[in-house]
Amino acid sequence: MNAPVPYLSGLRLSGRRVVVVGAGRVAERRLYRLLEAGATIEVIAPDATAPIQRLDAAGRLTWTRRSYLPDDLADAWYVLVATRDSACNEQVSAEAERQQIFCVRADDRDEATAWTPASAEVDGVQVGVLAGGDHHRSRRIRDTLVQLLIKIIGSERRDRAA
Ligand SMILES: C[C@@]1(CC(=O)O)c2cc3[nH]c(cc4nc(cc5[nH]c(cc(n2)[C@H]1CCC(=O)O)[C@@](C)(CC(=O)O)[C@@H]5CCC(=O)O)C(CC(=O)O)=C4CCC(=O)O)c(CCC(=O)O)c3CC(=O)O
Ligand SMILES: NC(=O)C1=CN([C@@H]2O[C@H](COP(=O)(O)OP(=O)(O)OC[C@H]3O[C@@H](n4cnc5c(N)ncnc54)[C@H](O)[C@@H]3O)[C@@H](O)[C@H]2O)C=CC1
Repeated sequence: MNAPVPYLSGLRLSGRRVVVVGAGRVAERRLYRLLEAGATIEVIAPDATAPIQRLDAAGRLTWTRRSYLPDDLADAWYVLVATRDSACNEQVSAEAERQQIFCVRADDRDEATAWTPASAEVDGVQVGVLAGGDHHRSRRIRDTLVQLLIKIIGSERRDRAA
């Protein structure tokens, strides 16, 4: 049998608690989509990028300024861990597994229970691309799909106007 593939889903996270451990470049990139989804986000990290600090100051998320502690995942629906401390990444993903919460682990695709697709939105239509962990390929294909979507949506509009 072929290796299992991830099950693509559209998580509706509005008002639901999402815990992000780590507040560096990778966490920041992923936060914007979580904010668009309306998630209630707690970011846990001793240091955060300036944009994450601004989101905290603006009340768009809560930044807890310390290292991860074992109780931090309580009541979360979704977890994302992206620190450079592999012991911490391991601890978070093990705890998420115990609590049956899907967890993106940025440093080890095989240990992750969820993967982040390369995604985009054009006029209310979303695309998400996974390429078996080959993020260069998923990004490239996403960019091509966006160009195609712009054309499709343009022709839908022309059809409606005709
Ligand atoms: C499995 C997955 C799980 C997950 O993390 O969700 C995963 C895993 C890993 N990525 C690594 C590295 C990098 N990934 C990127 C970029 C992206 N990575 C994304 C998704 C995914 N990455 C999931 C697979 C999805 C799929 O099937 O395609 C994208 C699509 C979405 C997003 O991140 O938003 C986004 C591009 C889209 C965009 O640009 O929009 C960059 C470039 C950069 O950061 O600038 C680098 C830097 C190095 C380089 O360039 O190669 C490492 C090694 C880490 C280490 O060395 O420790 C691992 C760990 C491993 O593979 O085991
Ligand atoms: N999956 C992906 O797409 C990618 C994954 N990576 C990997 O993701 C990880 C993070 O990379 P960057 O964001 O570039 O790192 P970074 O150094 O910019 O940020 C790391 C963050 O983790 C926090 N941190 C460190 N120890 C912590 C702890 N014990 N508890 C809570 N927070 C803690 C730091 O305060 C900081 O906010 C690395 O392992 C890197 O190799 C890197 C690029 C892309």
